[in-house]
Amino acid sequence: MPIPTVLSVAGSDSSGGAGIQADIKTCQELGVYAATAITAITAQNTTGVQSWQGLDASLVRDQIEAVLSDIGVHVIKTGMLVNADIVTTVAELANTYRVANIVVDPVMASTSGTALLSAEGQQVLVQKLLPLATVFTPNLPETAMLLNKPECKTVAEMKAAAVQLHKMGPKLVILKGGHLRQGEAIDLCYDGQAFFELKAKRLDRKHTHGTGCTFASAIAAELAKGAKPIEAAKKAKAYVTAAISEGIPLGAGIGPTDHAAYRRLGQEGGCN
Ligand SMILES: Nc1ncnc2c1ncn2[C@@H]1O[C@H](COP(=O)(O)OP(=O)(O)OP(=O)(O)O)[C@@H](O)[C@H]1O
Ligand SMILES: Cc1ncc(COP(=O)(O)O)c(N)n1
Repeated sequence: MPIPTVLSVAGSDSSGGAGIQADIKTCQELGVYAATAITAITAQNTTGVQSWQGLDASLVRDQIEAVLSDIGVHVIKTGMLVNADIVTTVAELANTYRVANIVVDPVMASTSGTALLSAEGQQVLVQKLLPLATVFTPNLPETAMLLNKPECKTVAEMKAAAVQLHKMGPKLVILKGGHLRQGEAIDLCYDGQAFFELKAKRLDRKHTHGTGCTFASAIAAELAKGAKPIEAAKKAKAYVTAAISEGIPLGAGIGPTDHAAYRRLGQEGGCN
């Protein structure tokens, strides 16, 4: 493969701020070629998800195989996976084609509360996909659901949760602290040996639609360029912080972030 490539397996967001659209924009901005396998079409905007339909797992399989058997990729990044059949398909093909790195963003629900992964899909994600993951990026509500525990409210609680999540098999857990709502925006990394905190100033911004997708695809893009997971995470944190700092006031609700902000502002727009 002459250039770094990422395959995003995710849902389409008609408003362009999250899902496949966020992933393509992020990869493009970071100098990485993005291929896609679409799992669902959502009709959504800045106020919420109006309706959506998942694609048949066989069509998702065909998309992934079309890409992996021809172009090949350095990294698979997953977002909305809809159900157990699609999760199983991704895990099987990642194994068959020996994909070097997998970034799993366990998209379970939209910010507005629409479920985007079935309960059975969540179980199969834990059983089949997490053991293959290089990086796993749950947010606090997703962590609470996966561990069947109340949502973490402190960094100490996040540390205990990260240890439990790591036992599910991913090499690096990054527990995102965007939902802590106070103090710095801290994402806690744990690789089974040590903790590392990605810190940025908490920005008082309304337009944060798709921040989780954007962060995970920036990690995937940096891995595709050859970065180690923790270095990829640091760069992705700077990228998403810049994107949030320049959030775009589109629509009546929670608008998208600016995927081009990091290129314009560089490290100054990000964190340290
Ligand atoms: N107000 C904020 N200021 C700075 N960084 C933030 C803010 N909100 C979220 N982040 C950062 O954005 C990234 C995504 O985190 P978050 O916890 O919001 O994920 P998420 O819930 O999956 O995202 P989404 O809003 O797309 O569902 C993390 O790096 C987080 O720290
Ligand atoms: C297709 C798709 N994938 C992921 C999200 C999560 O993003 P958010 O939590 O910002 O709504 C979404 N809304 N839509």
